[in-house]
Amino acid sequence: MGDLKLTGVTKDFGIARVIHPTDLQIRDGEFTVFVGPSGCGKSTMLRMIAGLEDISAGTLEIDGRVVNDLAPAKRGIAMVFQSYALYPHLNVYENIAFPLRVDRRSEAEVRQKVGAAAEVLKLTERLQHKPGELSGGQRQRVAIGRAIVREPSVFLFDEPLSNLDAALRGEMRVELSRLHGKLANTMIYVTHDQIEAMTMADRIVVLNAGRVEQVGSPLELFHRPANRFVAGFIGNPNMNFLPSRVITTTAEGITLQIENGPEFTIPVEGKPAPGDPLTLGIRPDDLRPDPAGLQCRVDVVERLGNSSVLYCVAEGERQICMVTDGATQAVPDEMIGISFDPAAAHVFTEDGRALPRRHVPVDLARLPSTRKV
Ligand SMILES: Nc1ncnc2c1ncn2[C@@H]1O[C@H](COP(=O)(O)OP(=O)(O)OP(=O)(O)O)[C@@H](O)[C@H]1O
Repeated sequence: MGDLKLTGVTKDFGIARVIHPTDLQIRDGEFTVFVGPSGCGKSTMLRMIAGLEDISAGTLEIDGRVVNDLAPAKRGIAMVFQSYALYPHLNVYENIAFPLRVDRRSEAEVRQKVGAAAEVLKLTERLQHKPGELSGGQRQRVAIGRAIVREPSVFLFDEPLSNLDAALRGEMRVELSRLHGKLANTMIYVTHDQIEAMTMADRIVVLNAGRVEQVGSPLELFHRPANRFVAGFIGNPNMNFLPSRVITTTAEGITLQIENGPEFTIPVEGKPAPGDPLTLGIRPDDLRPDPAGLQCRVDVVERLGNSSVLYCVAEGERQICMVTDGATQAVPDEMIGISFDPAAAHVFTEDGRALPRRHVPVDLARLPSTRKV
């Protein structure tokens, strides 16, 4: 089992509060990703769960038992760090076997468990090598192997892929998802990389300045961000935010005018008064060329092959990013008009709260779990 429950969990370093009281439940077998910008408190949360950091207030329960004062080794948790922390003088076999040796397990058990972990991690051919003879990805797999043989009920990963190059990170993401499918353990994974969060998580916890901004599945966060912070953090390239003012509220939604731009009726719930400031949020992929739309100047064109990213500037020096087809003829300094389907837009109040959208392009409730188990 690996159910976790945080109730009012808080962390103070001296007079600095780095985690505000947090309630969070993580279900057995779930792959949960803590994501957020540098310094938001992700590692501190993970370290409190691991027992490497005291909890200043609140309770942490694992499988119904309060573990605030339980030593890390007694929590049934294994942690994998960014810096693999391998022993350079030991070969792969002995590095993976290390926790079992400390536990004085029999030679037969060590052989069986190390063999099984090596098989899952495709390290069987490398067991006699020293860490110095391995690639970064292989070293990270050895560190994961050392966690697997302890058969923890919860795995904790602290930015395990950040030392790897982009191609290897992509491969390891797939391997970690596969590993989770096989082991079906609770996994908690910390990253500042929203692509890792989107691709691996069953549920994402978005943290900002020591507070949870939103908890949800990757697509929930993408299609129904609760606020401007989550909307801006999840999705790549980042969502565009355009200052706007309310014209009127109708049965179809809210009609607003983009600053120095056209009017749109956006199908969202809410009753703001005419003249109220709102922010319109639109993802770069949801923009399209339209001569009658918002006029802007193309600043930079990035050609990615099957798509191109246009960085544009609208009146008032407002930056707007649009993803368009790979064969676009657009060139810097050209003037273009851009528009969008109002159903694709998001609207945020002045304090950053998202107004509920009436249309979401996918039925989130009917979406199958990405997990195999
Ligand atoms: N031992 C400590 N003493 C004092 N402040 C600390 C300590 N450890 C962390 N902090 C502070 O707590 C805040 C959260 O740090 P934490 O390492 O959890 O952030 P993070 O989200 O993991 O960031 P990163 O992605 O950069 O690793 C930061 O402001 C950090 O400076």
